[in-house]
Amino acid sequence: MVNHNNDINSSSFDIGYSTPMYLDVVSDPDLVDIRVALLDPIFEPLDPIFQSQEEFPPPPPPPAEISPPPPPPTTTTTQQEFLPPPPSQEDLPPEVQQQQDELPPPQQPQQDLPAAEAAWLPPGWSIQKRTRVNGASAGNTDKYYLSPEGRKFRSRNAVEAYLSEQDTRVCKMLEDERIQKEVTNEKINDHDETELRSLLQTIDEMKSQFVSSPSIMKKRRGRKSSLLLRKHHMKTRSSSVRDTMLHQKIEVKDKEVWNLEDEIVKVIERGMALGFDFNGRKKEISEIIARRDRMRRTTTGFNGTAEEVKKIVTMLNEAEVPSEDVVEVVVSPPFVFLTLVKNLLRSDFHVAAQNCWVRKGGAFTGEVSAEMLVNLSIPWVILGHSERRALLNESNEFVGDKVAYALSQGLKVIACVGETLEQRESGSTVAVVAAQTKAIAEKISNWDNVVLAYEPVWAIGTGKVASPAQAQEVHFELRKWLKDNVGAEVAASTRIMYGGSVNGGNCKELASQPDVDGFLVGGASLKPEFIDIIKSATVKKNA
Ligand SMILES: O=C(CO)COP(=O)(O)O
Repeated sequence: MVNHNNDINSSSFDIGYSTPMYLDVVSDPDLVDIRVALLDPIFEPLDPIFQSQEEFPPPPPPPAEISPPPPPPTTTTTQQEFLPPPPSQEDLPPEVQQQQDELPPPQQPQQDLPAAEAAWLPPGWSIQKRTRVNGASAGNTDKYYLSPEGRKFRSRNAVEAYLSEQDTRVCKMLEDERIQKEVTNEKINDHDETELRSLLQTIDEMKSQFVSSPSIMKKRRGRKSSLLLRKHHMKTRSSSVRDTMLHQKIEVKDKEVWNLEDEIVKVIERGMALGFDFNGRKKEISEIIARRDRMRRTTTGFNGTAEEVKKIVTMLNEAEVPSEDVVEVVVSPPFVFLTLVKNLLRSDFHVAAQNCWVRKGGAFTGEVSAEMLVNLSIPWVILGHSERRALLNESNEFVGDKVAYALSQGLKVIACVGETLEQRESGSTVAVVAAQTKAIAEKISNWDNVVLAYEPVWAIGTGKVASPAQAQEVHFELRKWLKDNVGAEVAASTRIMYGGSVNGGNCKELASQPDVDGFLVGGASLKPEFIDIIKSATVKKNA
């Protein structure tokens, strides 16, 4: 194990990334659209079968009578979305009713009843008929029901069973007992338990609001409402949920609707943390949530109040943490709160800006130069955060220039690197972080005042933390890269922090990894568990 400026860990928190401030966003009508744009896709991939019927063309009139079978050999597909609304059982001829209840065996010749056959299927499903061309049963027609995801079913009973399974899946997300059980099994710590309690309460409220989804539909001016369709779907298919839902009647006001969506996302996030599979679409959903989260973070900075900031600083000031020779704590609020935090914060903690301009200050309206930070005695700056790289198109070279200029002005730099999920999955993690580090290394000659922060983009704000082994592997590779390309001494002395869903529960194991020298903490830095994270710096010291 290398000795790198040893025993000093560096932690920081970004006040802008706060849960309390996030709740503020909910009450800010100007920001509602942003969240909606990001939230909508979450529901669609989850349940492709719940597509809005309102989007489909108006249905043609129902056929007056049963039509003859199509001439063989052919394959016909009947798209449910172009069919008339479901006729009631009483409206159908007896043969059709019988057919809906019990499908004939495949060998039996079959009549083509597009409307009646498909009417009971949810939107997006289709019926495919294949007429046999060979063998003793040539001329017979087989019927298949195709789900929107391409799954094939031979009978209505099989389709019904599948749909009811889907309903159950949706309901499970709302089942507090299940979440409670899962969490208890995980032997959660105190903080999680408090969080859980409030989550359970939220879910209860959510369940009642769910019932009022038809009114949500109207208020959304033509936008699709998956909630409504879920309810619609449950109404026709899932008896237990339907019964629970239908017995509740609660008025939902506009604002609560947005809260409701937020709460559902929270449940999804929680579910992810607990290992729910979400019908095999976990990855897809976590990407959507991460995207939404990044957006949320950029907006939350505008919503924090001085009061909230003061509360966090008070929490930090009162905390009993290891001394500065064990852990170095750096607090990084948005620019507007920098002086406030600096003035209120205990003297053994330091402050960092979340960004600064790439070179000498001048006519760059809205930017804050390194010189200004130095003038205000702000010692640290975070540069190259993935949100800035992704949302503001900061290239590796631009970040390298920023790091060089900030250092030249006497600032200490926390330089962030990290790969996206796609990059990880394509096996290019090390190449990506090496290129990001190289762009910095090319611009600087002295690493004394640089701390690297490895923040895998897929782990930031998603609740999906890199495993200790994953973090260690990349930290090791980064250190090796420094050794091979900059020098053994720099590799040994440069601290490499990990960032991405660090919390009170996972910090100790992460901190015990040989090449993890500290944390860059977002969400958890605003909660009391941040103190536990700071304390985890002693893990290596005591080992
Ligand atoms: O981006 C981060 C800190 O800058 C990490 O955020 P989280 O700890 O909320 O994942």
